[in-house]
Amino acid sequence: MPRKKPFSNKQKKKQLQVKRERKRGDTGSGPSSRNASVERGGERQSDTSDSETTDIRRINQQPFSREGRYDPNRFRLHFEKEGKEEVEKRKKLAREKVLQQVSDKELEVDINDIYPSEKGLGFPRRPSWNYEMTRESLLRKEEKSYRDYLDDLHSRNPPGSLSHFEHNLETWRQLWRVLEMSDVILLIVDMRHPVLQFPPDLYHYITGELQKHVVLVLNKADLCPPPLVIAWKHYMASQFPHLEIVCFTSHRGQPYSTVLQKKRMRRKADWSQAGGPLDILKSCQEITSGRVDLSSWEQKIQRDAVSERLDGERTDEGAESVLVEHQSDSALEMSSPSQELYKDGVLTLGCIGFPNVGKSSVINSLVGRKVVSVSRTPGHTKYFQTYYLTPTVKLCDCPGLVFPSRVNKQLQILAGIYPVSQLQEPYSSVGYLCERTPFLSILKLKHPSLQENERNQESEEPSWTAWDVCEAWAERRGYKTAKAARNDVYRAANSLLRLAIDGRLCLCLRPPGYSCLREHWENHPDLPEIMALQGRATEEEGTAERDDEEDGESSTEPEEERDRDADDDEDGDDEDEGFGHPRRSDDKPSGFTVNMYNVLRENECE
Ligand SMILES: Nc1nc2c(ncn2[C@@H]2O[C@H](COP(=O)(O)OP(=O)(O)OP(=O)(O)O)[C@@H](O)[C@H]2O)c(=O)[nH]1
Repeated sequence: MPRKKPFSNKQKKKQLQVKRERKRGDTGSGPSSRNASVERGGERQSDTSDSETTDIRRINQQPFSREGRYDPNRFRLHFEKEGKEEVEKRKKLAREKVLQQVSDKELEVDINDIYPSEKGLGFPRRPSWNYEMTRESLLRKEEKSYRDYLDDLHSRNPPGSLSHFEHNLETWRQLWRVLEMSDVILLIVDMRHPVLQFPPDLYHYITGELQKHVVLVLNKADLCPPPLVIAWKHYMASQFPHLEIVCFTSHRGQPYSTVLQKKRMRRKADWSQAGGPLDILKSCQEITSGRVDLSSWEQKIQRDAVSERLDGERTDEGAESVLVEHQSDSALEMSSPSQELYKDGVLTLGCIGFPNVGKSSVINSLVGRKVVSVSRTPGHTKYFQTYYLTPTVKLCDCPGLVFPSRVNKQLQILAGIYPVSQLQEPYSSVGYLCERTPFLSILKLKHPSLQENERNQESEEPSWTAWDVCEAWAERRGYKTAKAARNDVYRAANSLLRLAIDGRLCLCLRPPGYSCLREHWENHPDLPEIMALQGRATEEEGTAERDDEEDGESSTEPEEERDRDADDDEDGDDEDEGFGHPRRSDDKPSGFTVNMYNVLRENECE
């Protein structure tokens, strides 16, 4: 009998996809059948870009579309394709460059370095239009205006100096529409690095030209040490005085639990546990100052709090239904930019932000249950939709948008804008991460140059490259290539990046001057408030955490092999098993995790 060939999950997935396409009558020759490119262990598989625009890489390709039906690929991410040479150069560097821990100062980031004002790092605006124009002429005008915008951007920024940014005009159109129809904008950013995802031009456009208010939602506050949360809040307020700023977490008091993860216990994601909805309401009350009746929202929050106390946990079954409005294309194209504020006595809140910052999670948290699909794959939200939170409050979810900036691409990837499984070269981002986190003490890796069972007797630790880290992680996790059963470094690199994006190997950037003022932030009077928001109750526990951190100890779990390997959605069972940050039933949401910012505990990698 012939030997059975190893068959990876990925291959299996692909096979099923082809089968499904065949069933639907898709011959595989149309544009929709292209699959996103994947590079594994140096060999490059098929690339997906359309032939007419070879310099653009289309990401998150969906398996099919049919004539006359909704095209799921219309809003996928479009990023500029990197040259093969550039990719190879970075890969070589990842093999050769010895990793050096950067100084604390280098973790500090000034927003003016990310979005320098003189570089024209704006975003495409919708050109003016009127009702005399035909639909076609409007679309043509928008395309022309978009091309002019790109030309201007490239003329001011030399090749290679810009970050990845969205090249899909369809997605920018969605932003235009959401900005037009919203009364107040919830601009959502990831608390770990808010300045990467806060384009000043957008802020000035909304507060200046549109004369609307922006509530900056510093989301994922659970992933950031409390003093840093306060420092970022103050920094953003000092830079952008017209902002209302709210700290938020959809994962309040839900630390990772290794034991649970290993047992793969299932638990429903609990959207009613969020920290921050009341603060968003207060900001909106301040902004609307009585022009909209928000009492129904206030009552909803009170009702939710009561049922939360009574039931401990609310179930979806008893929850109120939420009216969802799907927007048609014509509504997108011919809407008036100057829509009346608080139309029909309804406050419309537009949730915008980069991919993966947690827009959909914020919406679910405000509603108190899942109404929007959540995924760790960036670009998951494709088409904007509106939801009535109460009869006078409407929420609008927008696809994630990557604005052009001067941020380093490796850092950008760690901030979660790129689907990890579709990266051309993940190693340099791993290097960037390792130079900024105590990865050795966290991951407890053994250098690949040391033989099996060999301990490093010399006092000096061998030097590490990014490639070594990936090899050692592959060895530790048992990632092997299907053909030659060698360490699968590509998979290991992906796994490390996912740990970072999910906040388990957590990289938090800091505002300028943070190191000098550290003591000030660590003794700030707002600390208890932030800790309560994060779901961390006692100060003693907080202190314990800081002490542990200094010891280089760490907590969290290695990724569970099967459900960590794909950029899969969290809407299915997986969310509850892994990335939904499960808690034990006896695990009250009050406790501080032991040093959650550092990640893996020694015994958890065994
Ligand atoms: N730790 C933590 N993770 C969060 C929080 N909010 C969202 N996430 C995670 O972040 C990832 C992205 O969440 P989404 O709500 O899908 O983000 P999005 O901005 O709608 O993403 P796109 O659809 O790509 O635009 C998911 O893995 C969430 O579980 C939070 O408050 N804390």
